[in-house]
Amino acid sequence: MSKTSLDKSKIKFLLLEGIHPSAVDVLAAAGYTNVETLPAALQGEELKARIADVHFIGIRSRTQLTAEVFEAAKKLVAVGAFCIGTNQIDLQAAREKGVAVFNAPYSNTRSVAELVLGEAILLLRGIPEKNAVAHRGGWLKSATNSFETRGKTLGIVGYGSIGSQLSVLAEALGMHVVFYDVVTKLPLGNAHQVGSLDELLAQSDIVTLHVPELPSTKWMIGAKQIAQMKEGAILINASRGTVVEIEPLAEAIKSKKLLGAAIDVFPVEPKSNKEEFQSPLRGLDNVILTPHIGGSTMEAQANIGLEVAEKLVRYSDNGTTITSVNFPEVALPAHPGRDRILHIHKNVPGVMSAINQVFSQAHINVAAQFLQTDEAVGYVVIDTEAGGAAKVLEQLKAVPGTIRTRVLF
Ligand SMILES: NC(=O)C1=CN([C@@H]2O[C@H](COP(=O)(O)OP(=O)(O)OC[C@H]3O[C@@H](n4cnc5c(N)ncnc54)[C@H](O)[C@@H]3O)[C@@H](O)[C@H]2O)C=CC1
Ligand SMILES: O=C(O)C(=O)COP(=O)(O)O
Repeated sequence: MSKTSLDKSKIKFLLLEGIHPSAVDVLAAAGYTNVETLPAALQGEELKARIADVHFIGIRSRTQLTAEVFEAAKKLVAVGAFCIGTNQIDLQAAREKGVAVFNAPYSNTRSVAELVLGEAILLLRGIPEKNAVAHRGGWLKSATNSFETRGKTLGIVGYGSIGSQLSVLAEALGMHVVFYDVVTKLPLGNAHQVGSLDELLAQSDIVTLHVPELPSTKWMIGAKQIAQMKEGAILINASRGTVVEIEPLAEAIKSKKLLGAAIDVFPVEPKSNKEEFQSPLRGLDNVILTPHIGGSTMEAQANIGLEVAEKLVRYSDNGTTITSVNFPEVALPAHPGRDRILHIHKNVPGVMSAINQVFSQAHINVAAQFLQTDEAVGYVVIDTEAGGAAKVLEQLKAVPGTIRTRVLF
């Protein structure tokens, strides 16, 4: 187990939103035992108060880490997003504060793809409606509007990790797959990339959305796009709640323009399981409503816990930022018997020369140095002769442009 200059028992972790215990196990195995876990998200003043004295915070999709929250997070070193999406985090504000953010870009991909495929099968058969009617004592034995998936066209918007995995699964059922993406993507199997969203909407029996929350995806599907879909088509959204306008969707279901929908994410989602879920889609029998559980399987959550906790441990133990979503990526191999200093600074001319001057004037040998920059921030890991780091820490803090610096070990 590696050592850090700050006693590991003093390094505080706060894990919110019921993050899987596998994360706590990874942290404990690495010597980090000061870990508090909470089952729900925090918000507002409570979040600001709780984040003020933690070094690492773990969240999922519900906790909003805004610039204001980062302002309050005086000791924060890194954020672990124990999920795929990072739209709930102001990544730029984090970077400017010297806070690295890590996520789990693949661990729940399969869970989402399976859910969507299952929903497509059920909706094509009108099962949600038949099930709801039976629960009320009715009996809807009929083949009307009931279809096989075989031969139907699945339109995937966003052919990334989830979209492309879904494509393979859907083809195994004999579906035709078309997809639309802003980037030209290598199609898997016999899938075919179309040139515009309009083209996809016009061809697809089922449209499913797998784009991130971005300005370009906001309200991507509204009344106009729904009107372009085939009569009796199906819409599935397990991406983000801001991608689909709910009112026109509800209208389209009521008018039978669309035969069904499955919606997992909403413009406004309850903050906890205790809050009431409100939506114009409630009460529409052939709409599957799920509480943002696309990635919520035991397998995915356990894997996410391991993956993100390991990234936090690597950053805390040796400064590695590989796979960070907002930070220059640096990994320097361990140098036994050396000190290690991390220096995060504004990416402006003169900082590195000032840092190196500090070492040369103090007659301290630099054993290794790894710098990476992006347009705003530079991150350098420096190994020095044993005992050297502590001697220059205050001078390094005074280098103009410094965001934060610390002796790791
Ligand atoms: N419901 C749930 O529980 C979950 C939801 N998600 C959501 O699903 C999203 C997608 O996940 P991944 O497939 O892993 O992401 P990804 O980043 O691998 O793929 C996203 C794809 O969308 C494309 N794209 C971006 N903007 C676009 C636009 N305007 N039009 C068309 N295509 C566009 C990208 O080029 C990329 O190919 C995540 O960002 C997250 O918000 C992810 C996991 C679980
Ligand atoms: O991975 C994602 O982006 C998700 O939307 C899943 O979010 P969750 O961890 O279930 O709150």
